Amino acid sequence: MLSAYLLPGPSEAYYVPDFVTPEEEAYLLRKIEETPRQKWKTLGNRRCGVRPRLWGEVLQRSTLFRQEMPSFLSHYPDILGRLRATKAFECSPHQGPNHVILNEYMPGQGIMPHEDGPSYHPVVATLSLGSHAVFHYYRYKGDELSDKAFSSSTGKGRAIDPNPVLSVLLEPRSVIITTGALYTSHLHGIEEIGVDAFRGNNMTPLSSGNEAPIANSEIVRDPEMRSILQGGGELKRNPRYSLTCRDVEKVAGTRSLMSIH
Ligand SMILES: O=C(O)CCC(=O)C(=O)O
Ligand SMILES: [Fe+2]
Repeated sequence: MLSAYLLPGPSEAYYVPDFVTPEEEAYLLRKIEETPRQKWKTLGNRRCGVRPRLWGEVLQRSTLFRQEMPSFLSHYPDILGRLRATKAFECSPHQGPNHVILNEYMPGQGIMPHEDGPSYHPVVATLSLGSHAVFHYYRYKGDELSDKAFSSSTGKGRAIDPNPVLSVLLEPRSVIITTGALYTSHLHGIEEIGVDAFRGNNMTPLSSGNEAPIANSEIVRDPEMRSILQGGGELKRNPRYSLTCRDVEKVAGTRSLMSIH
């Protein structure tokens, strides 16, 4: 099922537009708005003010906690069931995501290039709600000559090539699924800008001064976004909420598990 959504590039990434309907999106945004603010964390620099909220298996200072999945993830609109149905997590230890992180981005906020790391099975699915974003995948300098998977996650301190290997316009309600070497040996990030510009011919300018082609331009659904991609223009960002779903590989037996509420 996923193969229809495969993006061109050095490894497998899938872009699935309209993963939820506008009504489901409105419902999810309402539910997110209702989650108690004191449960949101403020993280420092790397996440640029993004305030993540976690559900599922959560590792904190070497202790594994379990936070029950809210019904908007596990029942209606059953985001986790729908993700399992894509078969993207078929080979993951629990055949589906057991960990979800909610990020909030105000216009002008982004997330610096980073790797998600080895605690997770190397498949990650992110649902975008409320706004579009331009999502870039980067490689480390020195990796230019090979697109193969690296032993990875020893990336700290290595210089990052500022020109992305793959750039994707994430429409609201879409899911992006990252697998393979894009997960294990690349980084991903969103630039800290309030407006995304397009130069026509599906090109977007980068803060590095270069420009990058939008790899999913052919399967972007929104007619207005398609015409801006093709003819040039701007897309103003709105507050964006993303649900990033992964499978934590090592889950302790229930005896050693603690619950947080
Ligand atoms: O919000 C996004 O789209 C990406 C989030 C992300 O990369 C992360 O939380 O690790
Ligand atoms: Fe990430």
